[in-house]
Parts: sequence; C-alpha cells; structure tokens
Amino acid sequence: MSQQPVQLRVLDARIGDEIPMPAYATDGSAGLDLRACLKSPLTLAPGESTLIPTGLSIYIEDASLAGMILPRSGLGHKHGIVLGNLVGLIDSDYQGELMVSCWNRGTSTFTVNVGERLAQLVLVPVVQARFEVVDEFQATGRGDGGFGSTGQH
Ligand SMILES: O=c1ccn([C@H]2C[C@H](O)[C@@H](COP(=O)(O)OP(=O)(O)OP(=O)(O)O)O2)c(=O)[nH]1
Ligand SMILES: [Mg+2]
Repeated sequence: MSQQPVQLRVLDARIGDEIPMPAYATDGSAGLDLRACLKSPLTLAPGESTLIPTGLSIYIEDASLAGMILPRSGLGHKHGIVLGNLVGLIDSDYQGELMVSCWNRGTSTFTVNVGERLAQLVLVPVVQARFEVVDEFQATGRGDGGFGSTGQH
C-alpha cells in the first residue's frame, strides 16, 4: 500500500473528538469519508442542495495529484443524497475548507446529522496537458465517430 503525505488543517475543534478525523475504513479503501461539520442537524427538502463544511482543509501541493469528492453509494442509492456538483475536484493548490455540495435528488426530506459521513475523498493521479497545435491528426479507425457510433452499420 503506497501512501502520500498530505498536509491537513483542522478548522473546527470538534474534529478528532466528537467528529472523527477522516480515515480509511479498511486497508483496501480508496476513499476517506468526509463528515458534515455542522453546528446542528440540517434538513434537506427534496430537490434542495446546500454546501456543507467539513471542518478540514488539505494542501495536496503535488500538481501530479488531485482530490476527487465522490458520493457514497449507500446514501446516493438508498436516500438520493448525492453531490450538487456531481463530482467535486480538489486542486493541488487549494488550501480552503473542503466543502461538500449535498443534493437531495430523492423524494423525501433528509436530515443531515452532525458528523454524518456525506461523501468520500479520493486522491487521484493527474497529468497536465501541454497542447501541441496541429493542422491534422494522424488517422485512426474511430476518427471523429462518437456518441454511439460503434456497432452501427
Ligand atoms: O466539491 C467541491 C469542489 C471544489 N471544492 C474546492 C476545491 C477546488 O480546488 C476549488 C475550486 O473548484 P472548481 O475549480 O471545481 O470550481 P470553480 O467553480 O471552477 O471555482 P474556481 O474558479 O475557484 O476554480 O473548490 C470543494 O471544496 N468542494
Ligand atoms: Mg475552477
């Protein structure tokens, strides 16, 4: 298991106490659960979305890495609680508080409790592109076919 050191700042004194620090749930976990660092429970009506603080900031620093905030499958599937931005991308130079956009796409009101695990953070490799402007590409079998073009006669 390879591990990457990442600086983390605790922005709320309850983190590490009544609200646990993010931790990998198992040896093979890809994501760390992010918790709602709320003062009190918050209700989300169907269709409503809100930005929820985590009480943490991280500084990834290494531009060959990024953080991705992804929904938790149980919350998303069973309760319709997903991300208002669908996926959150954390830049390696971002130093602000990690925020989770929480969207109730379900049909019933959902209560977000203090410390509830809302989403998960995954560290992913990134390669930045250096564009080389050309007039034409070398031909490929696919060419400009897309959007269901394969398997059509
Ligand atoms: O779910 C998210 C998504 C983003 N961010 C933070 C980290 C990220 O580095 C920064 C900017 O995100 P993004 O580039 O996706 O948003 P933008 O709308 O393009 O804002 P900006 O103009 O600040 O780049 O906001 C979060 O805390 N949570
Ligand atoms: Mg941006």
